[in-house]
Amino acid sequence: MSTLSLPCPAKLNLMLNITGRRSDGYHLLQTLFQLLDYGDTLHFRDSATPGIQLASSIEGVAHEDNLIVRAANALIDYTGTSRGALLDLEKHLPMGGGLGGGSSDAATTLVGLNQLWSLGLSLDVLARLAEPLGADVPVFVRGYSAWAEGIGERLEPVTLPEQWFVVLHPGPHVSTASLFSTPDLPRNTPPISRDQALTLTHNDCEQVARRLYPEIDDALTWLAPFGPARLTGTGACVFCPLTSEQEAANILRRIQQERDTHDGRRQWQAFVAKGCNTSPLHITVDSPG
Ligand SMILES: C[C@](O)(CO)[C@H](O)COP(=O)(O)OP(=O)(O)OC[C@H]1O[C@@H](n2ccc(N)nc2=O)[C@H](O)[C@@H]1O
Ligand SMILES: Nc1ncnc2c1ncn2[C@@H]1O[C@H](COP(=O)(O)OP(=O)(O)OP(=O)(O)O)[C@@H](O)[C@H]1O
Repeated sequence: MSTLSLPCPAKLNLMLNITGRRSDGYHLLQTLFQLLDYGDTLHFRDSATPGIQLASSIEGVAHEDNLIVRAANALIDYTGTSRGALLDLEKHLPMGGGLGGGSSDAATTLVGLNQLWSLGLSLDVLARLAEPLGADVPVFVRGYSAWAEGIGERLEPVTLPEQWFVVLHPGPHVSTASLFSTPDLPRNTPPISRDQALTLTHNDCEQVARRLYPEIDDALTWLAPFGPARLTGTGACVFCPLTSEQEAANILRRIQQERDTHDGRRQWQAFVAKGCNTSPLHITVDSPG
């Protein structure tokens, strides 16, 4: 019986511009996706029973809505395979955190089952299956840090400087759909070039997120003296890039102290991660072409 354990890395949006809106309501973005060496882990086991079983459910997410199940079903429908698998998710990434946790779980499901079941699908096919699952899924299937346009599906690989990041989750779960539906969100930022984006530290969702969630505002204000702190995606996580692991570890210690000294007022969770140009998933798996 074959088994496989694969990473589901997190992403950060190093910058995010909203340049317009499609007729279906989806927002047109320009963003720099930075993959991280930190995330969930997905364990796969071949099963004689056709279809997908999950070892555990996620609170508040129905089985058929779980992005892992939706990704597996997309693969089963496309190939007509009668193979089966039991999947066990080790969840580390916060939901509604702007780190793309659910999207990365879905991408690892596509890439992992392709290997477990020896389906031989190319990355192009897997990326096509990824698109309807969510705007953030294709970048995790492609497996490289990227400059993205469209709704996040038009991707070009980028080589980003080697950096460390402190990532701070201030507590709230932000619904991507509700943040994107806020009336006064800036939606007409003039498009920029990829090279301009490399030095930009701006996120068009940040002002609205700060106003709607005082915890996000508090976390960004606290982090700002350490470097160019900003929001990832639609939040709730905020982050700060650092040039050394030691600096990042020092800030992480300060965050833990803050949590302990504010009578539970600051429900902060945090981690330190290294930015990667290639996804830890694609380094681990026998990568399809
Ligand atoms: C904000 C980002 O995280 C930046 O990387 C992504 O654009 C969000 O990607 P995601 O979580 O995979 O989002 P999806 O699951 O595709 O969409 C959730 C909801 O957010 C809104 N949405 C999402 C992406 C986008 N470019 N425009 C939108 O308006 C839509 O209302 C959609 O129904
Ligand atoms: N396997 C899964 N893991 C996490 N969330 C899932 C999963 N399947 C479905 N969901 C749903 O997707 C929602 C968004 O979860 P996710 O962790 O991807 O948020 P996010 O990090 O804010 O995403 P993004 O940065 O892509 O906007 C959750 O609130 C949950 O309802």
